[in-house]
Amino acid sequence: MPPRDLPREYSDDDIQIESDWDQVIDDFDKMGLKKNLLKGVYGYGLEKPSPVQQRAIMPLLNGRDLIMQAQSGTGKTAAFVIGILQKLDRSVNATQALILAPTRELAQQTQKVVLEIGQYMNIKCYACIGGTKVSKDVKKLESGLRVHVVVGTPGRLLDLIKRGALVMDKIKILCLDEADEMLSRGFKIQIMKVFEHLPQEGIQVVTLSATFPDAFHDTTKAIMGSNPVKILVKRGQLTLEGIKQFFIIMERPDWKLDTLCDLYTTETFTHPTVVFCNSRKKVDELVLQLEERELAAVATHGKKQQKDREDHLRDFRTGTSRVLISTDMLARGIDVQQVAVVINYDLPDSKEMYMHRIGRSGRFGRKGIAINFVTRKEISKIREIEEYFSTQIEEMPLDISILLRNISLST
Ligand SMILES: Nc1ncnc2c1ncn2[C@@H]1O[C@H](COP(=O)(O)OP(=O)(O)OP(=O)(O)O)[C@@H](O)[C@H]1O
Repeated sequence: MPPRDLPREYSDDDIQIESDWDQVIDDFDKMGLKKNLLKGVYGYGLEKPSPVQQRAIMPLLNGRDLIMQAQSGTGKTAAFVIGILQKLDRSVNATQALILAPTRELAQQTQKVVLEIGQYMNIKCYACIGGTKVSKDVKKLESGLRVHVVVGTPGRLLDLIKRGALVMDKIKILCLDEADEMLSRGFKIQIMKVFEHLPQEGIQVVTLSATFPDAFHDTTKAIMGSNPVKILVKRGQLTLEGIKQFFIIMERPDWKLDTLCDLYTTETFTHPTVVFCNSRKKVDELVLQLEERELAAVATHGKKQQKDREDHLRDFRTGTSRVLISTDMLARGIDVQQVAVVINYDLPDSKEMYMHRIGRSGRFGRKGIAINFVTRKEISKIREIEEYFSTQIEEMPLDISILLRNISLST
């Protein structure tokens, strides 16, 4: 979604990142971008590059492989999209860039960013995702005019490659969004297969995420040149200042529902809120339980019909629905600028996932609140997360309305 109502400018003090690329360019005008691309950048509402953009765009333009880490919502997507758009050769009627994302929702969102920033460049970008008719993708990709940028989820992309519909021989840049997830057990084999179909020489590889667990760096060796530029953030610097984190202790797990219902009556729920559960079943149950109490919410997860998934996310983005209940499917990358509250109805399975979930709020310097529902037994997990990210998660005060007034979520 194009940035509107920008909260404030990021400074390097807000966002601490370390880079082995010395150049820092804090003005889009000074990056040597094509005129129509620059027009698209400004038209999209980006006035000044964020710290990660100041460091990542130039190595991309210089053809370097890049490992790009920065806190959630700090502009990594726009960084790689600008890099890709600058490198496209419009006279070549072929797919030149491939972007892989772990979920359909993220792939569709990224396609929109490419199309919006590239709106004056007359380029084509297409999203190939599961849950839609493969014949439509085949037709689109085989129609005389090839798409310059393809964004997709791994399974559908592999299918299209195998059918010969997605022609890979002119691809020069490959981007793995949420790369730690893409190179983890679930996706790794598929990603490696996609790699096998790429041209053997001259491919520029970009990997990005807010989190790179230690194991990630070994895995990248198989897919990146020997000397990628690295933009990294220390674990202790990953938490965004603007997101206040709390936990509420439940004496019994079945009190979670009542607690959530109580929150509905507070000022918290006048702000767009995402509630994360650990299973699809839980998501479905919770939305029904809320319905029974006449509390409105929409729910989404990977087993819902594609149309429902799209409709519910759209309703949430447009503000038609204020509360969205989801599994981790929406924990990574999804950008809804207005989201101010994230509730972990269940604590996530991994510490990295915690960081991604809470990062759905506090986008690009906005304020946010993360509230964790925990049983007494789970308090130790909260302490582990605190220690791991050198962050603070406080017990939620009883009178949260006073607290919320003090935090003032509006930017
Ligand atoms: N230079 C900029 N100026 C103003 N807003 C920006 C700028 N760059 C990006 N944004 C906006 O900030 C929001 C977050 O950006 P983006 O989605 O690229 O973050 P991200 O780092 O990829 O996040 P995540 O880690 O969650 O994937 C978006 O709404 C985007 O439009």
